[in-house]
Amino acid sequence: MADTPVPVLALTTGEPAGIGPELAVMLAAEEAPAARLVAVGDPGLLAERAALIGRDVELVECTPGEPLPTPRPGMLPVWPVALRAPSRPGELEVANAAYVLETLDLAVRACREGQAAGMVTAPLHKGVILDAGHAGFTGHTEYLRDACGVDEVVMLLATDSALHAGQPGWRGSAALRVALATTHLPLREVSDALTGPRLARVLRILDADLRRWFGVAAPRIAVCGLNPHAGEGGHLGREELDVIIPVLEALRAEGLTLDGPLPADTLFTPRHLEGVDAVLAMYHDQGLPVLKYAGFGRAANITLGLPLVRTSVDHGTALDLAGRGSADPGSLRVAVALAADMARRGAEVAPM
Ligand SMILES: NC(=O)c1ccc[n+]([C@@H]2O[C@H](COP(=O)([O-])OP(=O)(O)OC[C@H]3O[C@@H](n4cnc5c(N)ncnc54)[C@H](O)[C@@H]3O)[C@@H](O)[C@H]2O)c1
Ligand SMILES: N[C@H](C(=O)O)[C@H](O)COP(=O)(O)O
Repeated sequence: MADTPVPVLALTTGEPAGIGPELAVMLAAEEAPAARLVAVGDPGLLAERAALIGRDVELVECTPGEPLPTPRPGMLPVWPVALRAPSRPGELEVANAAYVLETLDLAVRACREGQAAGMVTAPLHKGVILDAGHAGFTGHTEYLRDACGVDEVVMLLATDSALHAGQPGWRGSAALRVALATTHLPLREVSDALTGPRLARVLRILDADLRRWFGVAAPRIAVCGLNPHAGEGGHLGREELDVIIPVLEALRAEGLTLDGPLPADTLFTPRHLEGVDAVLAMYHDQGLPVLKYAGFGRAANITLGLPLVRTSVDHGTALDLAGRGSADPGSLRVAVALAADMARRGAEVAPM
């Protein structure tokens, strides 16, 4: 991957009342040899937040499709999108939901038209987008699925592999990777959403994209059960017997390497993670608390199954911290590095 050019990444700056704009400004001040970032957002907002947190940044407005300025420290090119209403840190404004979605649309277009090699998203606020009338909005993941016209995507969170390097007792693969079979839905709907066809699609995407984007030659995936103790032989729930086990058997026959279903409480222990390339959790709060406990601020969120590279932070809008300059940009750094890596790898293995 050494000779491939430094990829251009579109960085959507997220909910304007949150920490996204200031995190973008913080990254602009750093050396970023892995990627050339172009912020997507309102230049006035970025300038205001930079001043508020006392950071010097030179914002250069550009047009997608036109050459970017020569990189220099402290300079951040911006593909401008106009706020719909003034934004104050920590105060959500329903009118700006359309602004947030427009930044995503612009970044998707830039990726699809080859002006960016991938997109990195700062956090948006799902509630305010729903309040603005975008019924059914559940997050970037599904929005990007629909924008790209694919049927299924998979949310994967991964810790920065360097995090575990010096950790005694760590025996997992280089990074902890946790994918979700279901994402943002009420807990009472999880069981119904866990159908055999869905689980099979998710596992096929996870297997294929571990190979494609992460260079894992023969992925080994550990699959959680849904119920305590993976159902205790049917005494504590039947989803393992009726849905998960038949899907795993069918996919093993296709050549996938799958462990499980395993009790989720002990699956995330060093012995069980040894040699595992990714864990598939059945629902959001089965997998993500473990991942975030292991590496909050040192992990990123990746959407698998898209025809483009998309990574994101492992945290939300943190309205309580917005405008203070105290938010940790660590996860955004990991998300950028990972997107750059994926873009390089993708450019090598298959033109998008
Ligand atoms: N990638 C995304 O777009 C994304 C990811 C997660 C949550 N969200 C959304 O964000 C909104 C708020 O969610 P939440 O309150 O559950 O989670 P949150 O991550 O915004 O906040 C949880 C806690 O973590 C802290 N925190 C978050 N990011 C931090 C950072 N970079 N540095 C230091 N501390 C940080 C916050 O101050 C807060 O105490 C919701 O609408 C949620 O859906 C978006
Ligand atoms: N479930 C993610 C997390 O907890 O970090 C998050 O809400 C992001 O979702 P999208 O990438 O779909 O916005």
